[in-house]
This record gives sequence, C-alpha cells and structure tokens, in this order.
Amino acid sequence: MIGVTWMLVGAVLVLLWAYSRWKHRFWESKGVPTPPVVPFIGHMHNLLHPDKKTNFEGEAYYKHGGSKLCGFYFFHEPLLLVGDPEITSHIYVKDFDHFMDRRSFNMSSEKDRVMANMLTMKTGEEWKKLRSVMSPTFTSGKMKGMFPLVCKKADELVSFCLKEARTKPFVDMKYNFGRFTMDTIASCAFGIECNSLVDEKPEFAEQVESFFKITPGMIWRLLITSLFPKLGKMLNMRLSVPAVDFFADVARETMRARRSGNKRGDFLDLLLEAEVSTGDAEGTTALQDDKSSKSQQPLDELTIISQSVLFLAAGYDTTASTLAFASFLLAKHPEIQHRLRQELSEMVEEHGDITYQGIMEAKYLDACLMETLRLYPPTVLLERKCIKEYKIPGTDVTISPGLMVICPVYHIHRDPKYWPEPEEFRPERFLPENKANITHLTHIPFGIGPRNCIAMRFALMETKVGLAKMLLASDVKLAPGHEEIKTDFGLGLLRPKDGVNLLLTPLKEE
Ligand code: HEM
Repeated sequence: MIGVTWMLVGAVLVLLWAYSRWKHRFWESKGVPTPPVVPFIGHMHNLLHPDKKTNFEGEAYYKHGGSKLCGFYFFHEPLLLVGDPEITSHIYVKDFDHFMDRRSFNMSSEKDRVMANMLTMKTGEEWKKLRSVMSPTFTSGKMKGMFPLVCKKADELVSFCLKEARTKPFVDMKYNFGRFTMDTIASCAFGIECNSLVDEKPEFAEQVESFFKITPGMIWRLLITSLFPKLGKMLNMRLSVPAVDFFADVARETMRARRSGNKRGDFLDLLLEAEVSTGDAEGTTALQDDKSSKSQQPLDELTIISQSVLFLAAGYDTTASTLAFASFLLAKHPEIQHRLRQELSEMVEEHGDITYQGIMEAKYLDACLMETLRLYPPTVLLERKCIKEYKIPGTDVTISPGLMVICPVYHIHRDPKYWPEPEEFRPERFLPENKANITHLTHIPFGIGPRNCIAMRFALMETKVGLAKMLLASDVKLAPGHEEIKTDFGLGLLRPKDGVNLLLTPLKEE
C-alpha cells in the first residue's frame, strides 16, 4: 500500500514537473533567449529580490538578450524584456494602442480604493480620460505661475542646509532635498504649507517615506493577491500602505476648504473644476460611467483624492533622489561643479536674479541633470501590458494580450554600445553640439510615449531651481568616509541607500 502511495506521489510530481517544463518552453518555442530557469518558480527568486533584481536584469539584457529581447518567467507567467530602441519605439509609441496599460494588481480590499483609482493604475479609456483632465496642470503657463513658489521653497532649503552645516559634521542632502520636494509639491499642487524643513518631526515627509519601504509582509501580500486573488479577497488583504489614508484625509480636508474658499488655479482647482456635477464617492467613479463621457468629465471625490495622493507621493521621491544624486556627482567632480556655478553666476548677472527663462536656457545645468538622470534614473524599469495580439516588428515573435513587456531603463542608460565609458559622469554628452550623437530612445528617465511622466516639466523646473540655488549659495564637497554612494533598487525605484552626506561651505557672508 505504501509503495502504491509513493508511486502515485512520484507520478504526480513527474506530471507537475513536465507541466512546468512545458510552460517554461514558451520563450524557447518563440526563439526568444531566456536565462537558465528554475522549475516551477521560473525567475521569480531573482525578480522579487531587491538586491539581485537589477543585476539579474542586467545579465539578461547583455548576456542572454544581446541588448534586444529576452524572456523571463514569473513562476509560469512569461514576461518580455525589450532593450532594442527600434522595437521600443514601436511598442511604447507607434503601436501604443496595443500597449496602453501597465501591470494591474488585484486590489479587492475597500482600503485600496484610493490606490486603485490613481492614474498610474488606470487602464484603457479610463486612463485616457483622466490623463487628458490632468495634463493641463503642467503647461508652460502653469509652470511660470508656480516658479516663484518653487524659488521660495528653494530659498528655505538653502538657509536650512547652511544652518545645519554650521552645527553638524555633514549635511544629509537626500533628507533635506526630500523635505524640499515635499514642501514644494504640497504648496504648488494644493496650497498646503507643510513646513517639512522647519518642523522637528515633519509628519508629511515621514508618512510619505513609508510608501517606499519594502517589507516582507508587503511582498507576501503581493504574491498572495497575484497568485491567489480569491484568497487575497477572502482575507481582505490590503496592498496600499496606511500612509495613503493619512494623505487621503489631508486631500479631503483641503478639497472641502477649497470649495468654500478662494481659487489658486493649481492642480486641485483643476480637478475640482472638472467636477461639473457631483459624482458618487462610494460607487463607481465618473470615469467608469459611459453615460458621463459626453464632453466634460465630472470627477468624483474619490478620483480627485486618489490623484492628489499620487501627486504627493510621486512628486516627493523621484525629484528628491535626482537632486541628491546630482549633488553627490557634483561634489565628486569639483571641476564640473565649478563650471556649472560659473554658468549660473553669468545667468544671474544677465537676468538680475534666477528667472524662469534663465533657468530654462541654462545649457550646462540641463546637461548636468540629464547626465545625472542617465546614471541614476529614479525609475529603473518601464512596464506595459499587451492588450491586443501583437507581432513584434522585425521578428517572428507574436505576443498575446496580458503579456507584460519591460524596458530596462537603467541598463540601456549604461550600455557601452550607446554611451562610451558609461560609468563616467560627463555632462558634455548632453550639450547641444553633442546631442546628435545620442541614439533615439536610449535616454528615457521620464519614460516613453503617451504614457510618459505627466509632470516632467515640473520635475525639471523644480530640480533645476533647487540645484541652482544650492550651488550659488554654497560649495559642496564629499564628507570624509562618504566618498561612495550606495543605491537601493526596491520596487523598481532607484534611491540613495544611506543618504548623501556632504560638506557645505557658504560662498557669501552670512
Ligand atoms: C525627476 C523626477 C521624475 C522622474 C525621473 C519621473 C519619472 C517617471 C517615469 C519613468 C514614469 C513612467 C513613464 C512610463 O511608463 O513611460 C512616470 C510616470 C508618472 N509620473 Fe513621474 N517622474 C518624476 C517626477 C514626477 C513628479 C514631480 C510627479 C507629480 C507631481 C510625477 C507624476 C507622475 C505620474 C502621475 C505618472 C503616471 C503617468 C501615467 O500613468 O499616465 N512624476 N514618471
């Protein structure tokens, strides 16, 4: 009897193994190279491990995919890594109607309603409608209107950093830039003064940090809800962090105050004005309602709150990390810092102050930021979901709806095929006279095509003002013992791991 049981167990295992082998032949059958695969789990152990993920994708990109195409498996689910710029231009731009969506998550818990309604999570027509309502926030006219506010916050940042430099052995610029970007986005988008640079315990900035901390619990919840959605629903598993509720309350209160108060012409007003008739916060959103899609989109409370929380989170980390990496690179390369300061001083001399036009025309400032974003793109991967069957141009590979396509931004940005001596910090690559040498779609820190970063103009203005004000006020050097930077790739976001510690020397009498 025991012998029969063991034989049955053995037969089941062999069948399961054969099934797994068959599933893992998907890419082979299409002629797409794949790194060695582990039965049942595929490449999941590498893809979910924050420390291994980027190296693994790099190895796949260069060694197996020849910088073009490479197949992965998340358990048995196939994913496609696309590095070739020509194919990328088809998938992300020309044939965007086949790849409009990003990955979807099974968010069945009531507590995930705010996250589930963010622009980043929306799909198809709903995404299109919401994006067109939100896009006017970032026209150049709106940017000019926000410029004085950004300058005010940058002045506060500079005086805070110089004050710290007098009393501390070094200044943690990642921490301070994070407070600056939090205050700036809260002020520009909502008129909220959260004073993160002044408060001893800045609540906004501390809450927002929890969005970016990966915990084992989070990974488990993600795994369970994606592999066993019914179990996730039964257990009412929440994917969003509790800080979402904190920011949702802030957005709700600000919205109510704004309805009865003055308009500022900011992001919140824009969304409130789109709310031409009252939506139902408890039910489906106006964007889901076909009857309401005639001309003007009435936005319901939930949609407005979700986008507000998204802006606070998205506006905080990406720009703060960019500024922190830029200040680190400039401290490491004093000759580049000197040249940049010279350009900035000439700009101030010509325009009398830091002006919108001056900042936008400063070519070396732009080149330094572009080179920082090449070496340290805050978003290391771009994802799209195939929504209609698609034959990849120039290949015999056809992919079906549901398949995820991944563009490895970080590795493309460091591919020696496109960037000679890719590890070197060389802003000249982006000066107007050299820009023609850059291969199209090999510098993509803000993403690609119609679903790229909606706030790119704002992010560039904010980082340029922050950096310019900082460098005009102070010389920056690496603090002893902090000559190298450690990076963290969790959740596909690249951030400095243990802060960016610099020595600041004021350039003017205080
Ligand atoms: C240096 C700063 C920033 C960088 C490098 C950056 C980068 C990106 C990237 C790579 C994407 C994905 C694009 C794609 O899939 O093709 C994205 C999307 C997005 N970003 Fe940014 N971002 C920055 C700042 C900001 C700021 C300040 C905000 C808000 C105020 C913001 C809001 C968004 C939103 C809402 C999306 C989703 C767009 C959509 O799905 O339609 N980003 N960003």
